[in-house]
Amino acid sequence: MSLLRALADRDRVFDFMTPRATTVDVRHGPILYLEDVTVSFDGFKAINNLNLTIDDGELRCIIGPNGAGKTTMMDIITGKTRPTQGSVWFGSRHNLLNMNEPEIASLGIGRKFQKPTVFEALSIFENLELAMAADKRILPTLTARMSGEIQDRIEEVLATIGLTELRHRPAGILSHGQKQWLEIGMLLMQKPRLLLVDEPVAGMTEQEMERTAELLTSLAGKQSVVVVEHDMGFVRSIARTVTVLHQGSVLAEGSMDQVASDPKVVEVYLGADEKELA
Ligand SMILES: Nc1ncnc2c1ncn2[C@@H]1O[C@H](COP(=O)(O)OP(=O)(O)OP(=O)(O)O)[C@@H](O)[C@H]1O
Repeated sequence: MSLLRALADRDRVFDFMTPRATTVDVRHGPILYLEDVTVSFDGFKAINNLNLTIDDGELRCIIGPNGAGKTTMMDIITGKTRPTQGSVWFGSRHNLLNMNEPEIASLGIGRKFQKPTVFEALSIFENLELAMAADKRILPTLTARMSGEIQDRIEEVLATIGLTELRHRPAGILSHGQKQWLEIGMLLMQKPRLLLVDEPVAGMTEQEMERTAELLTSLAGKQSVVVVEHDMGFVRSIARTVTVLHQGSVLAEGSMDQVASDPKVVEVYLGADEKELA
């Protein structure tokens, strides 16, 4: 299957398939800023006066029991769900509430959903190439010769995600964990400023989880990374700052040890899984 055919056959528009050309102004503040955000579904407040600030280059973990509002929060940032009230800013220049999903993606906000969606019949290299091909400024060059710059970028991303050796193998042969890394790599091709990652280690082996922890921590600094995750052991292994959501608001924020010993946090986790925070 040719790259262009695969692009045309895709069954949904991926976030990475939009051009990036952004200047995000973080000189005077955070890269992401949510203030007093509320989302009501038929009167039920899934998000309730949520305030959240993510600094440029930060790696933040978001935890919270089922129904706390984690997915809805991600949906607000990416423009999928519109808040009933509040403000959401990307740097000091971009009011995300005035933008639609493709516009927000084109600012450099990439979202990794839980399930990997790579092109199994294509090689790992071609998957990364395709992620770049989504950029309409670059697409014409694919029909001619790939520029050295793109090749270099692909090699750089392959090294970051640890798949250099397998680059010419079809993505279909990869393990679940390796597919997740490839998809993160596809997002990285567009040099995002903020990556939103939903439950990255669900279904992974211990070894894959360790490698994912290394990958995500290596990305922080170069870009901001927000990870929603249920696996507390994993959160503990990567977290600098943890935000605990509960009933659509921030219940606690701090180091993993701080939030795990917070009586309010212990209380909301009791009844779910007492050992989860251990
Ligand atoms: N479109 C919708 N219509 C009505 N209620 C919704 C909708 N989307 C989410 N909710 C409700 O909002 C609350 C928050 O849901 P959300 O999926 O954001 O939580 P979550 O923290 O991601 O949970 P989980 O950990 O189970 O994925 C839940 O009570 C959910 O049932």
